Amino acid sequence: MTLPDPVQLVPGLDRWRELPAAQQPAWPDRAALDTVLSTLSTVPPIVAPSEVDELRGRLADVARGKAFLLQGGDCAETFDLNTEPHLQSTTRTLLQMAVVLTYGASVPVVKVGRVAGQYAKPRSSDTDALGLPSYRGDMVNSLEPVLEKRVPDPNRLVRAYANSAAAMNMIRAYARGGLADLHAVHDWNKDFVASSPAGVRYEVIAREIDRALAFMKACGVDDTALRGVELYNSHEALILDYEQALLRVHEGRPYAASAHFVWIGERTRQLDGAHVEFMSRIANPIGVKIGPTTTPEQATELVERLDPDGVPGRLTLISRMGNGRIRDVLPPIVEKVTASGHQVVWQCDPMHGNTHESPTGYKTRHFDRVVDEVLGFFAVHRALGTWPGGIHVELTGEDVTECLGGAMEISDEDLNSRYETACDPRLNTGQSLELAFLVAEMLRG
Ligand SMILES: O=C[C@H](O)[C@H](O)COP(=O)(O)O
Ligand SMILES: C=C(OP(=O)(O)O)C(=O)O
Repeated sequence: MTLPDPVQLVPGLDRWRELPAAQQPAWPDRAALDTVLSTLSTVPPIVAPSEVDELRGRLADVARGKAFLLQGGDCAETFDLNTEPHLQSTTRTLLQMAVVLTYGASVPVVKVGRVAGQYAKPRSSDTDALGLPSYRGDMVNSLEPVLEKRVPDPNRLVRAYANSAAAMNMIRAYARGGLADLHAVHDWNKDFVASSPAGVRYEVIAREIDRALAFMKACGVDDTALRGVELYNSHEALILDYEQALLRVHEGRPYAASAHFVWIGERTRQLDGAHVEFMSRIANPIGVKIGPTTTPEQATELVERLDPDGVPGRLTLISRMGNGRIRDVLPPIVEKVTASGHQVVWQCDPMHGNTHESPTGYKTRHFDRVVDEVLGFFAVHRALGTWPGGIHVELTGEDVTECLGGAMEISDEDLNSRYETACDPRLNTGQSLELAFLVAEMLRG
C-alpha cells in the first residue's frame, strides 16, 4: 500500500520550494535524488508522533520554568562511528550530566541527544583549505579529502535514514532500562572519567544516590520509575528534501518523522527563507539558533512565524552569541520576546560563538569562554526574571582533546593527541561533567 502524499493531506507543506533555501547540496543528478526521495517517502518513521507530543509537553514545563533542557552530542555524527560503543558513551555522558543537574539543582531535566540524525552540516565556505568542496556531513558527502568523494551523493540520504533509525532503536532500548537505570549511576563513571576531577566529584553524588535508593527500598517505596529515563533525539533540519520526504501526517498534523526535535541553524534562519517556512508547518517542537547579529525585531518575527499559536514548549530560542556579546545582545531580545506574550524555551549554546583557530592550526574552543557564556546567559535571565531554560552543547563520551582548558588543562600543544571531530571541537566527558557541575551551581544560585 502506498502512503498518501503529505502535501495532498495538508496543502502548503511544500511551499518552501518556492523560496530561497540556503546551504543545500548541489546534487549532480536530480533524477537519482528523486528516486532516493521516493524511497524515503515510504519508510517507517524514526520517531513516533506520540513521543514527539510527549517531548512538546516536557518542553512546555521548561518554558514555564519548571524543568531544564539538556541537549548535547556530536557536532557531526558519522556513519563509521554509528557504533554501539560510541552511542553508549554519548548517552552515558548525557545521563551523567543529567544526574549532576537533577541532583545538584533539584530540577527535572529533559534530555535530548544531538544523535540519531545529526548528519548534515552548514558551512561558512563552499571550499575547504585544500580547495576541495567542503564536507557537508555524512548525509551529503565524505569527509575524505578526495574530489570525487566530496560530490554530493543522494544515496547517502538513505544511509543517514538507516543509521538514524538503528541508533534510535538502540537509544530507546537504553532508555527503557539497563544503561539508564538510576541504580547503575556508578557504571556510567567508568574508565578515564572516574579518575578525572569531575569524575571524582560525580562519584560522591553517585554514592549519595545509592544511599537514597537503599533508603527508599527499605521504606518499601516503589522505584520502578527510576529504572528508565525519557531520552529524545534531535538534529539540525538542514537538508529540506530529506526532511520533506520524512514528513508523516498523523491525525491531520504533519510531523517531521526524522527526529523528536529539529532546529534551524544560524545560517538558515532567514525570515523569507525556505527553512523557516518549512519548519513553521510541522508539529514537532522546534528550535532556532540566534547569533550575535540577531536584532530583537528579528527574534520576535521568528517567534511569530514559528510559534503562531503561542504554544508553550513549541519553540526554543537557542542563543549562541559568544561570551563577549551575550550580556549586551541577549537582554533586549528577551525583553521584546517576553513582551510578545509567547512562552519560549530560552536555551544557551555556548559553543558556536566561541570558536577560534589555535596557533597549531586546530579549530578549537576554550572551556573558560564556554563557561563564561553560560554565566552571561544566567545573569541576563536572572536580571530580567526569565527562566534560563537549558544548555545545548557539542560533546562526546570519548577522552578527546578538542576544546582547551578544563580541569585537565588541555593546552594548544595537547590538541593533536586526540583531535577526532568531523567538524567542530567537542567537550570531552570530563569537561562536560565539569560544565554540568557549574551549571547546577548556577541553577541553585
Ligand atoms: O557546526 C557548525 C557549523 O557547521 C560549523 O561551525 C561550520 O564550520 P565552518 O565555519 O568551518 O564551515
Ligand atoms: C551549525 C550549528 O550551529 P549554528 O547554526 O549555531 O552555527 C550546529 O549546532 O551544528
